[in-house]
Amino acid sequence: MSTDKLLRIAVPNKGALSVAASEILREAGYRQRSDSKELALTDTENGVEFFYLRPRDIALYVGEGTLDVGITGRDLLRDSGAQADEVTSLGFGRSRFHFAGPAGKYSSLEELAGLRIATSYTGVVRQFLDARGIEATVTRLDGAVETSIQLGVADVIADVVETGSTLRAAGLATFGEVILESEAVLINRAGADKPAGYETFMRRLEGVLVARSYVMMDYDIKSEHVSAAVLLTPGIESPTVSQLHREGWVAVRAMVPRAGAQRLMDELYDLGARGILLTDIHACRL
Ligand SMILES: Nc1ncnc2c1ncn2[C@@H]1O[C@H](COP(=O)(O)OP(=O)(O)OP(=O)(O)O)[C@@H](O)[C@H]1O
Ligand SMILES: O=P(O)(O)OC[C@H]1O[C@H](OP(=O)(O)OP(=O)(O)O)[C@H](O)[C@@H]1O
Ligand SMILES: [Mg+2]
Repeated sequence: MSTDKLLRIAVPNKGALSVAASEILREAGYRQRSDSKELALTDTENGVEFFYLRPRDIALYVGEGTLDVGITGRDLLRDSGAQADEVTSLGFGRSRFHFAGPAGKYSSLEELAGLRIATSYTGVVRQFLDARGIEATVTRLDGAVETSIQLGVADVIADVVETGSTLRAAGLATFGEVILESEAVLINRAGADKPAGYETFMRRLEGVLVARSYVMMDYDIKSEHVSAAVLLTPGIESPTVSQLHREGWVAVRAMVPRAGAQRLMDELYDLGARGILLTDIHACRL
């Protein structure tokens, strides 16, 4: 691969997204740092350079065009106001952004008017309040926002919730609808031309996403039932149907979504399919 211009990629250096981000890149065939103190890593062979940055700063670097692409959270991208776009979601680091207060005290978002709200996501919160014309005081805290109510700094908080255990431990509960559904996303600069190496990088990442969400299914079935069976397993392009040595039987091979694959096996069995096998896909280019 040409090495004159490396694709510059921002990766979370710590926090909830960092391990999974490095994992997806490693699965896509890229070298990743072995020491969490490393700040950058050049993978010349694959034409890319990784910069390990705070997830909150990644949208800024990408929005300014200092780096070509980055992995961050949708909530952090939204919060930053940076001129960066979401290219694709990556299926990990899922969370919901919620308002929360002392359990049982608040029930609707109309009650926010006049309250003191503590959050690390002032951008997201102000956008939400402005859109609804709600006036409230927003205080920015760096983290451990849940403690601010007990300490008398805020009446309510707005924060990331995954399992809800941090909220529960602080005696808090969410109220009102979800403000934002977040997950890890790949971002690039809004309106930017595709830099060298971008298409290959995207194909590799998409290859991993597909390999994670699909499995390969093989089965044998009597020829007379194959038309009904392939309706259940249409594959991506079209399933492979090959002749079996046994007269009147064929073998079918098709990619199927991992979710629901067991149910599909039951349905194929009921149609008369036998020798139904599921195998993981390690990598692919569609
Ligand atoms: N418990 C969680 N589960 C899933 N995603 C999370 C969780 N906590 C944070 N995130 C997501 O991870 C991203 C970065 O948050 P993270 O907490 O890692 O950063 P940070 O708060 O700046 O760093 P740190 O907590 O290490 O100080 C955000 O997109 C957020 O939605
Ligand atoms: O619903 P849960 O599964 O409990 O996860 C949500 C918690 O995780 C994050 O905290 P983090 O560990 O990043 O600490 P921070 O508040 O200091 O950022 C987030 O800010 C919540 O506090
Ligand atoms: Mg955090």
